[in-house]
Formats: sequence, structure tokens, C-alpha cells
Amino acid sequence: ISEVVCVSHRGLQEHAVNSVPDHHHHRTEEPCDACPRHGKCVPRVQCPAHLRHNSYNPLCHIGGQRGLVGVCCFTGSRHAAEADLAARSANSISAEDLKIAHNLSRKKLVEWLHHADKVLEGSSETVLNASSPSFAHHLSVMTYEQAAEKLGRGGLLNLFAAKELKARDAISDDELMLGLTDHADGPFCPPPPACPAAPPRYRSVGGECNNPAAPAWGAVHTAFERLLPPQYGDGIWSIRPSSQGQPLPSARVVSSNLVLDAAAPSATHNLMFMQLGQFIAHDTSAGVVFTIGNGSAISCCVGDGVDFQPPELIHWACAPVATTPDDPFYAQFGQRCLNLVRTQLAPASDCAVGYAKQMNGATHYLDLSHLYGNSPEKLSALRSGILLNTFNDYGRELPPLTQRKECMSAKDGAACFESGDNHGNQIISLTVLHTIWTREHNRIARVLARLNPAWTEDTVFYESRRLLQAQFQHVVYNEWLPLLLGPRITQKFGLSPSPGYSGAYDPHVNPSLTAEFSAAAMRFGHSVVDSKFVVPNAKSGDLYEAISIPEVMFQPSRMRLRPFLDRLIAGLIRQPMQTVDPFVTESLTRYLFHGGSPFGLDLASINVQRGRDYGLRSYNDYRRLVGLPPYADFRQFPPSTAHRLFAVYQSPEDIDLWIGGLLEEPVEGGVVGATFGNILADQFSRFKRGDRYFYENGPDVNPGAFTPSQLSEIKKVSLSRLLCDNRDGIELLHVAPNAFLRADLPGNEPVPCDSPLIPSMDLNRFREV
Ligand code: HEM
Ligand SMILES: [Ca+2]
Repeated sequence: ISEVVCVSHRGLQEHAVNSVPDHHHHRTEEPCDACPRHGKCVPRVQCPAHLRHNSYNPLCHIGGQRGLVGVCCFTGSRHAAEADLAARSANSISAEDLKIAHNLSRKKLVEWLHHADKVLEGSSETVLNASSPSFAHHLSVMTYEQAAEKLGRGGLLNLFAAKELKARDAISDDELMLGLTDHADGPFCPPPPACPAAPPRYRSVGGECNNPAAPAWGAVHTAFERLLPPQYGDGIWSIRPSSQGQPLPSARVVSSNLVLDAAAPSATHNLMFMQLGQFIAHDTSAGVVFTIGNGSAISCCVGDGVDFQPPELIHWACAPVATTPDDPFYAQFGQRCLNLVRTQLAPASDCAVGYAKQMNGATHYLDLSHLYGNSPEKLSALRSGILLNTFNDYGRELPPLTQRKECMSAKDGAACFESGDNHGNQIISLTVLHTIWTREHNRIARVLARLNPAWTEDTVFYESRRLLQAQFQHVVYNEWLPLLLGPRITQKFGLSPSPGYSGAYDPHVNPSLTAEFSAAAMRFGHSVVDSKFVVPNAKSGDLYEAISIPEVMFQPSRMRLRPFLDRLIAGLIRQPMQTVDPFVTESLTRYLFHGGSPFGLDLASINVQRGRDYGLRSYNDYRRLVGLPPYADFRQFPPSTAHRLFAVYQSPEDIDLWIGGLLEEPVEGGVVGATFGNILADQFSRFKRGDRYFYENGPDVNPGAFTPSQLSEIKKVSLSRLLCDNRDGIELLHVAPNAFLRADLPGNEPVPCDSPLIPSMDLNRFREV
């Protein structure tokens, strides 16, 4: 067969393409130089259709390069749910069935909202107490945007319709799973974005209209897409059972057995690498949870965790995590119930009825939406003229103070800051990055205004934003990603910046986040967090203080101490991050957001439960997707891990993706394993190829393209340059040339900010002529 697939005889290809089971032939097959049938050679993860029965995708050389093996893809490199548009079932659902489904779904929504009201009135304990750790979790995953609620209800309407159509056998399980139900007009169609006739110079604030052919792609409040179809218990939204049909082990049992605390500092990467990761996550990913009443936080447990809500008072969006009486940590506090509220659903932009897709409260692009806001209203609240608003603290520019009750301390001198996404106070090192980028906007805006006196305030503001977005994308692709993924994956997915313009834009690529990226792979970052920040005196290098991280979650008041920003930056560069492994600090797995309480939340069990909430399939399925052999037996893991897996899971087919990903050895030159590496690389390739405004795109596709000489200035920028230009300069006088690598690595010793090792861009190139 392997000789057959590369030749061009049509009959043979049909045979090969359609009827040979894929997995039998991978090992011995020689990759084709060119794909038959106009197939496109892509990394395996980008052709999820290859997992279908009866589909055969020959191996090939990506970009004709030996050593970069991919598969010939015949469905285009789309998300799984879109992969089979051509093959969609011609069966149409009868008008009668549709009408009934629409009516029933409306009735059902009224019932559910009514139930929520009853829950709210039934007991004061159905709403979270604002001083509980779970309330801080709520603050991390909620939105203040009104639009989300209406769309969320639309998502529910379509969900109910899917359930009804399934109950009536009007759609099959296969159609549901593969998302082949677009012929079933849903009861709710989100209004299509209103786009200008020609794509404007600046990207929209909410992310819409990037692609005129699919104007909702990447917009705020649209759905996370998927690499593989979801695995829900009912095919629609319920949480999956184990491969044996039993309930899965509690997410807390998974966490307490498999996610331990042990220090394993990285030999190369520093905590700034960790911190930019969270900053990227907040730009692109913000699952929005359901709320109750007027936006209140749902409590799925009673007595702050001693028990579950009784059935009549448990909200339908609850998926709390049970702890066992012998839990190594929570037992002593009598905690049996860990709160977890499910993520809201988004209606499909084409009003398709189908399985549940979760709502993203951020624009899916790398566009600094967490700095500028995800809506025009938020942007105007953050902006004054050419500048982003700041709080001038005795001459130091900090992000503006917020009136929202978000921070945990109300003491004198306490501070709590505004940001585009309202989540900038989650940890103080994140607030530091928000401060740096806010200052950078204002620095650039002042220069551009001086260089271009004829520009209006709007022009200066939006030109500065455009330039900031470009710098951010450059830092991500040029510095951060290669250190995450290693050279091979970076090359295979075409993620390196090119000299001059990039030709990577592809209007068929949907930039939307995948559920697998948000709910699992990008959360690798929780493993690299350290329990404390070791803050030096930035000048002398002596220890200034060591801060246990829960002390600075939603408590950013130290930002007001004059030398603190400089000191923390010096510390983040110097201090190693932790390696990616199943070890996560107890600051996140026991004390997250603990505030004044003796115990906090467990982010590891939240991650596992969130994966199930999103319908992520088991780890083995994603190994298959990326071309790795699945685990057939726990004994294939190292003995101590095997032992723990045995204690928790019934079968290797049950392992949660976040857990399995952390168990992998890192790829060469990178920090994550191959499964996470592929999921992450796919996403960053979507951000690049599916974004018309990507900074490297030329004027042929990008109406806001930079000139070649401007682009080459932007490509001089590094995070260390940004830190240099926006530090307070009180103590931080030297910065490591690579801000993501440990300052004690040979060749990365801190240098003065005017060193040629930290080049600057020449803003004169941005004078309009
Ligand atoms: C520094 C301390 C950090 C804290 C306290 C923290 C806390 C949290 C919390 C509470 C959530 C919401 C969990 C849920 O309900 O599903 C979350 C989600 C997430 N975190 Fe972290 N995190 C930290 C660092 C990081 C880092 C370093 C990364 C990446 C490199 C990261 C990536 C993510 C991602 C991708 C999500 C999902 C976002 C969404 O779509 O909702 N986090 N984190
Ligand atoms: Ca964004």
C-alpha cells in the first residue's frame, strides 16, 4: 500500500485514501514528497479527520523538508468540527421535528431560569460568601459584560434543541459528535457582526471582522473550538463516564494522588517565562462561568464546603468536586465539597444545533485585549485621549485603581488595579506585566504624537495600540515560543518570524482557541509556578524578601512601594521557574486564594474538573491524534507513577489530558511534552495564520501592514527592551538580554539598558511622511 499512495493513478488513490485504516501503516511507510489529490501536508494534529474510520492519510514531508513528517490532509487544516463540511449528511430534519425542538427548548430555558430563581430564594448559602476562597476563583472566571448573558442563554437554547432532536432520533450520535448538524437551524442565532465594507486599518476591539468570509471567527463571546469531538456522557453536555461506564474518579482524588509538591527548578528558564505565559493566557482565553441572579457567584456546596447542596437547591450549572474522608489535606477541615461552576455555553455563529461549546470571554487573537478591553465600552473607560489611564502614584505610572470589590485587603494604602479583562490582580507578577505594557503604550503614544503633530488623538491612540500588539506578537513568536516548544516543533509548525513579510496568512484557518489548549495544554503553566517569589534588592542583589505567593493573589498593594516593581522584575528574571511535571506547588493545590482561611482551593482538581466540564477526551485519544502510541497498560509508565495511576484510574483510557500531558518528558529544547507541544503549536499556528492583522503580514492581506523598514525595527524588540524602557529605574539598572532565561546562565548576565545586547527600535520610522 505504501508505494501506492504517493503515485498519481486516480483509481488507486481513491482506494488508498478511502479505505485503508491509517494506523496499520505508519511505521513502515515512506513519506510522499508531494501529496496526491491536492492534499496538503500538515502536522498530524492539524488534520484531525485522519482519525476517522476509513480515512487514510499518507505521510509526507512538510514544506518538502526531510525530517519534518506530516500527513497529507484532504479536508483542509480545520478544526475537527468543521473538517467534514463536504461530507455532511444530506438527511434533513423535518420541519415538524424542528418546530417541536424549538418550542421545547424555549420552555426548557424558562424552566431552568425559574429553577435558578428558586435556588437563589431557597437559601442564603446558594451564593458564595465574598470572603471565601471560592469567591476569588469566581472573580477569576466571571465577566462583567452584559452581552455574555444573552448569548449564554442562546447557547442553552441550542443545547436543549439538540437534546430534543436527539431524543426524537432526528439526529444521530455520529452527526452530533462530528458536529454535522448545521442543517438543523437552532432556535437562537447570534446577530452577525456588522463589518465595514473594506477591512479597516485597525483590528476591531472585540475581534470581529478579521475575516470577512467568517466575521465572527475569533471574536469575544464566541465558542472554543476543538481538536477532537468532545466526549460528553450524553453526547451533548453531561460529564463523561469512565471507559467502563462508571463515574470517573473525583478530580480531587486524581489531584491528591498524582499531583504532588516537590521543588524541581528549571536549569534554564526563569519565572518571567512563567509570567508571560499567564499574560498570554489572559489575552486569549477566559472561560466565563454561569452566574445566578444579578451576576452573583453560585455556591454548589453548603457550610463553605462541608457538604453538597441538597438536590433541590443545587444549581444546574454546578459540577462540584467531592473529597474523600481520608483526604490528605481537606479532611482536617471537614471539607467534603469543592465548589465548581461550569463554563457558559456559546451559540454557534451559524446557529447550528449540536454538542455544547464553551464561551470565551476574551478575543481569541493575540491582541492585548486584556490591556485594551474586549469591548469598545471597556476601551473607552480605560482610555484618555492618546493614553491609557493610569494612577499617578507620586510620579510613578500604575494602572488605574479600580472601584470594584476585587482585592482581598481593604487596609490603608491597599490598592487594586483596573485592566482590560478585570483579572489583572490575580497575582502581583501579572500586575507588574500589566503595568509595563500600560507604560509602554503611553511611552509610544507620547513619541508618536510628537513625531506626527497632525495626527488626531484617535490616530495616535490606535497607531500606538497597533504597534504594541506587533511588539507583543514579536516577543511571543521570537523569544517565548521557541523556549516553550523547542526548535523542531517550532520549525514544523512554521512559528518562527521570517525575514521581511510572512506569507502565512490563510483565510481558511479559524483562529479560535481549542478547548484542549485552554482547558489543558496551556495550563502546563500551573506546574511551573514556584511557591514563593524571592525578591532581591535589585541593586545589591541581597535578599529583600521572600513572598509566599498566596499573599499576593488579589493583593497587589506592594505595587505602591517605590522600589518594588524594579525588585520583583529583577527577581522574576533571576529566579528559576519550576519544570513542567506533575509537581505543582501547594500554594496552588492547597492554599490558592486562601486569604484569611487556613485552607484554600486546589487548582489541580479545578483543572481536571474543568477538562471534564469542557468534554475533553482522555489523554490517550490526544496521543493518537498527535501520532504517539496510546498507553495500553499503566505499567508502561515509570513504576511510582504506574502505582499512583493504578490507585486512581480504572484504565489508561481514562487519564485526564492535563494529567497525562504533565507526565510526559519534555521535547528536546523545549519544556513541554509532545502531546502538549503539538496542541500548543497548533494554537500558535492558528493565531498566526488565521489573523489578518498578524504583525508580519504584508499589505496584500493586512490593511494595517507595517512598511518593511518599520517591521525590521519592530523585530529588534525584546521583552528586556520593554522592561528597560518602562522600569522605574530606581534599583533595576541591569537586565538580562534574554528576559526569559535565568540571569546566571553564561551569556545572559544582566547588562545596562543601553547595551547593544538589548536593541531598541527607532521610532522615527513611524513618522508619517
Ligand atoms: C501565577 C499563578 C497562577 C494562578 C493563581 C492561576 C490561577 C488560575 C485560575 C484560578 C484559573 C481558572 C481555573 C478554572 O476555573 O478553570 C486559571 C486558568 C487558566 N490558567 Fe492559570 N494561574 C496562574 C498561572 C498560570 C500560568 C503561568 C499559565 C500559563 C502559562 C496559566 C494558564 C491558564 C489558562 C490557559 C487558564 C484557562 C483560562 C480560561 O480559559 O479560563 N495560568 N488559572
Ligand atoms: Ca485577545
